[in-house]
Amino acid sequence: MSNTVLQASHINKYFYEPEKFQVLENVNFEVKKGEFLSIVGKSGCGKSTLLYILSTMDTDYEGNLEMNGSRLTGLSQDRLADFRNEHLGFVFQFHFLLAEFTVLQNVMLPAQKLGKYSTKEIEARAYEKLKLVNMEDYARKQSSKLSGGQQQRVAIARALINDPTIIMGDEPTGNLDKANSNLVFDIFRKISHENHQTIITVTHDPDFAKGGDRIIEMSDGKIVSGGR
Ligand SMILES: Nc1ncnc2c1ncn2[C@@H]1O[C@H](COP(=O)(O)OP(=O)(O)OP(=O)(O)O)[C@@H](O)[C@H]1O
Repeated sequence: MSNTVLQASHINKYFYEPEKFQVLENVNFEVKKGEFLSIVGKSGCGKSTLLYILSTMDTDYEGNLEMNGSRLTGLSQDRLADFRNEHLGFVFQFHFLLAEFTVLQNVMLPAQKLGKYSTKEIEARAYEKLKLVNMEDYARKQSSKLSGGQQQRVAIARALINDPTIIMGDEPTGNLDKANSNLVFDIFRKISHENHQTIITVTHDPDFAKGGDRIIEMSDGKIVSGGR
């Protein structure tokens, strides 16, 4: 049985401004359950564009995207939003925490949106995730009062609250110093190895990429190494 969780086949993507150009060319991509994968390549080669398609946020492409053998391409925006809430967690370079909310409230939000658990359950889950990123002592603090590295760890706890199948990161260590980057790396490593959650990150951080299971290198809209 295949343990591929996400597969993209023959992806082509065009931008039309200022003139038509092909940003992704026949990209074939697959990632396995529990795999920690990094996408690297020079600035402008199409990494974020590919991640955006893999995350189902961009539906304007040619090709086919499947999760566990079910087609995602062609689903309605509502179905895709449900899919993202249930199966995907996102960690960005900038954490996008709500500044006026406490750490706990921020982490609870995606689970409240999903509407699958009671508030009590959600709070227990939030504490569990905060513990995983070593931030449980800060639960009642206002998130704007934390350091950048602490905020990023809270953002990871928030991304994990619904136990997503895949965590997608766009430069998750881009704004952090070495010590905090290492902390974030260790959390990702633990999640992939112990919980068998899949990690897909776009990164410019060579140490982060090298520490994972596989590196996909892109150049000019194509995968040039690490694809299977
Ligand atoms: N909305 C858009 N409209 C037109 N062109 C775009 C748009 N978004 C990105 N591009 C162009 O597509 C190409 C790929 O961009 P993308 O952001 O995917 O690159 P990247 O590899 O992630 O770069 P970086 O490492 O700098 O983040 C670039 O030439 C960029 O200028």
